[in-house]
Amino acid sequence: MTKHNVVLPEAVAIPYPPSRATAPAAGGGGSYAIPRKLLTKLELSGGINGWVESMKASSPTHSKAAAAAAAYAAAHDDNNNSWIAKHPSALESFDEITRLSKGKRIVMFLDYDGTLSPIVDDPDLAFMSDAMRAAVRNVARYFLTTIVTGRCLDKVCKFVRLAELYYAGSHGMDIKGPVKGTRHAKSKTKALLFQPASEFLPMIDEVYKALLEKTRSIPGVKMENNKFCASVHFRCVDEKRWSALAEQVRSVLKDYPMLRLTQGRKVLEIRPTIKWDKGKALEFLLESLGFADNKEILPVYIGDDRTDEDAFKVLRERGQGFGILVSKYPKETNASYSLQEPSEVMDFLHRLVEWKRNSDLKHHSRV
Ligand SMILES: O=P(O)(O)OC[C@H]1O[C@H](O[C@H]2O[C@H](CO)[C@@H](O)[C@H](O)[C@H]2O)[C@H](O)[C@@H](O)[C@@H]1O
Repeated sequence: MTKHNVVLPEAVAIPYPPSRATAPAAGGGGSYAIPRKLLTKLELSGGINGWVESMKASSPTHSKAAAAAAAYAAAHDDNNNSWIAKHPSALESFDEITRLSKGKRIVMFLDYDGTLSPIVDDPDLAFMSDAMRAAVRNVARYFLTTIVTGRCLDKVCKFVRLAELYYAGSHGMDIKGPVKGTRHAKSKTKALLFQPASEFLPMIDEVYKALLEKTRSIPGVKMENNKFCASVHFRCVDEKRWSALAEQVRSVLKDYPMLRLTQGRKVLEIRPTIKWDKGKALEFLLESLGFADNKEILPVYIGDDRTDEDAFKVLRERGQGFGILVSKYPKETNASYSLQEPSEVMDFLHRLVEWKRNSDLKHHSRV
């Protein structure tokens, strides 16, 4: 078994202090009940310093992160019961996984960045390899498959280029089903489309433009408009300027109490305060597909980031299916299994298809 190095998780949530009290009109589409309760409003301790500490702590190469990771390892890794024993490799545990799947229908959920494509400096160049695309296409032939991502739908669809999949973009706030005429597309019922934060669209657009303007002077900053979420990338910003960046972001956000700030892998993400995340999107999809109370379904979610933890947690709490964390390093997670990097994800998808083909063949030869 591979020995994992230890660093702190790259993504942590940053609470944002609100300053305005008006809520936009409740909205959203579809018949699904939208949780409208606002998230707990917490003060960010330490002001800008707190933000910067958090940005540092989420960077694996940073000494702060290394120290925190060492402390995490000391607290959680007691030799006999190490992290890898608690979250074993999904490849090495493949037989156990197929045993769990016996008599059940697997439903796949796949994150994009860091799971299907490697992390790169420029978010616009995070392409998926043709080999990975073929692996996902094959998986989708046997199992209903959804891509769940922080990216906006347009962008992720351009990267993935598989019309037969379900997609949940903008951290699950923009959901759509397969294109008509493709496998899994529902011919008789209405196409699946769901946007629980649609009323926030003008606000996110406004904030995106304001942030673009404010952060222009900081070299290396990359802004990304993810439709229901604005992302401020600082992967290529000199650490000396992180504090200036945090200050600029905060100066814009102080006027938007209905938006909250979270942090992903070297990215600050501004999104609506509605209680909606990748976990809610997963539940919504299971319900929309008619699987809500179906114990014969085995949802499998593969992801690498803090935002994927919401989905891992939902599966753990439902006691149905399981999460697979993509990480080279131990980190606190609700996932049951682990894979180290996208190439291992691809191997896992291949094995799943091979196993399904063989078991279908065996079944047909018996009939
Ligand atoms: O939910 P995901 O599919 O994992 O998307 C999360 C964010 O991923 C992207 O940013 C991350 O990947 C970039 C490309 O490798 C990298 O440059 C960046 O530092 C990472 O944070 C994407 O650009 C964001 O919009 C997504 O929210």
